[in-house]
Amino acid sequence: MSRAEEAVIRVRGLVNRFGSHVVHQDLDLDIRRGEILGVVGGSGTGKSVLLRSIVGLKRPDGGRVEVFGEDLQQLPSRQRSRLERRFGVLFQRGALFSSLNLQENVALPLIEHARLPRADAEALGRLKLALAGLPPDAALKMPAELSGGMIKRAALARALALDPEVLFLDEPTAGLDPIGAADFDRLIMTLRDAMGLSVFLVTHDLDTLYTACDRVAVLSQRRVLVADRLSVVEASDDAWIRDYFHGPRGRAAHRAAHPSEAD
Ligand SMILES: Nc1ncnc2c1ncn2[C@@H]1O[C@H](COP(=O)(O)OP(=O)(O)OP(=O)(O)O)[C@@H](O)[C@H]1O
Repeated sequence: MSRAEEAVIRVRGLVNRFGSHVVHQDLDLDIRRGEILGVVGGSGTGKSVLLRSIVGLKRPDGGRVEVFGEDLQQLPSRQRSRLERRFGVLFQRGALFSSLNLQENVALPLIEHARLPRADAEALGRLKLALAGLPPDAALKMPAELSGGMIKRAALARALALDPEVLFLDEPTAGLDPIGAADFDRLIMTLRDAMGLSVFLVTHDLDTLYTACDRVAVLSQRRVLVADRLSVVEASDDAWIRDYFHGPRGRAAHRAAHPSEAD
């Protein structure tokens, strides 16, 4: 197996339920080193629950999540949080602290987890904000002063604060205009290349799938139906996949990604 195909995260036989509602049953999925893995599926198929159970925010009801070769559930809590610190997470609603300016928001994990002095943490915070594509004067702004796109970038800067190896993004381009969304996709690709990140990206955005993702995992019927390159996923005869990828929006995204192909 080449290093590129090595799994940094291996999910096996995962079960998640809420009361009698089974969200995942025997779900298997790998996240490979250095890839951008797109995760799609109808509303309520459990994309966010999957993300939460991988990053340790929801205890699975069965199965296992191996991170860098270690079974998360089997580790003592100190070792588990040390592993989880190698993750960066950007949640759907950005989740910045409204009473802190941007550099303070990004500095917080550096003060709490890396125990850096405040001045150093804020200086590093400014660097991370620049890495996420924000201008220098954004550092002292409050979240309420920012556009949706800037909020996403600031939240991304915070997710990158501790130099994660795996980045989890829950619908990062939701609510952005198409140009802002395309810029954000490019930023994720640049960061992946520059920092060697592996990326787990939940999205409904077909353009993101076509431009940014190396592989796409489709959640359906409580499990991962297929996880492969888009050309393979597109060829599936599953009804949801056909509707999603071969409907008008899917065809437009495909055409935009393959301009030389005739229809
Ligand atoms: N804390 C919770 N308590 C009870 N049910 C929950 C909880 N969290 C999620 N669920 C249920 O689990 C299912 C999967 O939710 P999840 O948010 O993962 O879906 P999703 O695929 O991310 O959906 P969307 O695309 O709409 O964001 C849904 O039916 C949801 O109602």
